[in-house]
Amino acid sequence: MIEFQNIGKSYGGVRAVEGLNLHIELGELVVLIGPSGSGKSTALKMINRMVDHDQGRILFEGREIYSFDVRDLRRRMGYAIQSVGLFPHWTVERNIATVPHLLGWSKESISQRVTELLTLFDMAPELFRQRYPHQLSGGQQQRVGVARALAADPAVLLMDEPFGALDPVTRTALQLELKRVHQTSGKTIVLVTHDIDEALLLADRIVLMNQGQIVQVATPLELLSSPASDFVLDFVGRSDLGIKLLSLKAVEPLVRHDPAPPGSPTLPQTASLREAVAILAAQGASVLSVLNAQQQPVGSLYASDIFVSHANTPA
Ligand SMILES: Nc1ncnc2c1ncn2[C@@H]1O[C@H](COP(=O)(O)OP(=O)(O)OP(=O)(O)O)[C@@H](O)[C@H]1O
Repeated sequence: MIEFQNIGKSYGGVRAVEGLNLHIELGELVVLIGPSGSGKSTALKMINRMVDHDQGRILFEGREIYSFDVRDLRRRMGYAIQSVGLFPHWTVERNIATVPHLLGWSKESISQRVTELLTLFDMAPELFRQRYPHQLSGGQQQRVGVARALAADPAVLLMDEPFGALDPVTRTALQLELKRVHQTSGKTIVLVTHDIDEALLLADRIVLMNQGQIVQVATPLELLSSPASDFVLDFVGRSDLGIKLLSLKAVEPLVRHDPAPPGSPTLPQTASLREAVAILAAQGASVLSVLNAQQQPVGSLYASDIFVSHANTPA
C-alpha cells in the first residue's frame, strides 16, 4: 500500500531521516514511535507530501508519489494532527465536510456522511452538527478532527499524535474508538505517537525510530518479548516489561471450565491478563469467576495459572 525505499530527508544539510525502508500493507495499522526528534513526523509527512523527501522513492498503491497530483494525493489520505486544526468559523458539519465539499459531493450525501461520522464517534448529530469548534471540549474537537480525516473515505489515514494533550480517560476512549474504526473499516492507518502504551494497544506493527533511522519493526508482542537492543528495552520500559506483556494477553486460553468458588470476584471474558492481575491483587483473591457478555459465568481463572503460563512465555 505504502512503500518507503531507502528514504532520506535533510533540513538545511542536517539529516532528519536516513535509509528508511518500510512496507505498509493494505489495512495495517502501523505506529511510528521514538524519542523526540527521531524523525517520526517527518516520515509521516513525506507520505502525503507535506514534506518532500530528497532521497529514495515512496510508492503509494504501487506508484511513485511524485507522479500524483499533490492535491489528489492528499485527498486520498486523511490527515489528523494533535492541534486538530479545525476552522474556527465553520460549524462541525462544515469542518467535517471539507474534503467531500472540495470533491463536489451533493448536499444530501454530505449531510448523510456527517450524521454517520458523528454517530460513529458517539456525538449526537442533532446536538453537535451546528456547533462551532469553541463550543466543543478538547476531546470532542479531536473526534471531529479524526471524523474530518475520515470524511471522504480515504484509503489511508495519517495521524500525528492525534490524541496528544488529552486527559487520560478521554485519550483511552478515543484510542478504543480508533481501534474499533480500524477493525470495522479495514483502513490503512499510520500513526505517530510518543506513548508506548498507545502503540502497544493499537498497532499491528510498531516502527521504533531513533536519530532518523529505524531501530526495530515488530508486532507489539515481538517488541516486548524480543527487543532488538538495549535501546529498545529502555524505550519500552525495562522495569514494567512483564506488566506490559500481560496487557497483550487474553484471559481466554487460561479459563478453566469449572465454576469458581461462590463469592469470587468477577472478570469479563474479553479482559487482558493485566486486568485479571489487577483485580486479583486489589481483592486479595486467588481465583476469579469469568463472565461472558451476558454476564453469565463461563469458568474460572486461577492466579497460579497466570504466573505459570506467563513465566513459560518465550523471552
Ligand atoms: N521544518 C524543519 N526545519 C528544520 N529542521 C526540522 C524541520 N522539521 C523537523 N526538523 C528536524 O528534523 C528532525 C526530525 O524531526 P521530526 O519532527 O520528524 O521528529 P519527531 O520524531 O516527530 O519529533 P517529536 O516527537 O519531537 O515531534 C529533528 O531534529 C528536527 O529538529
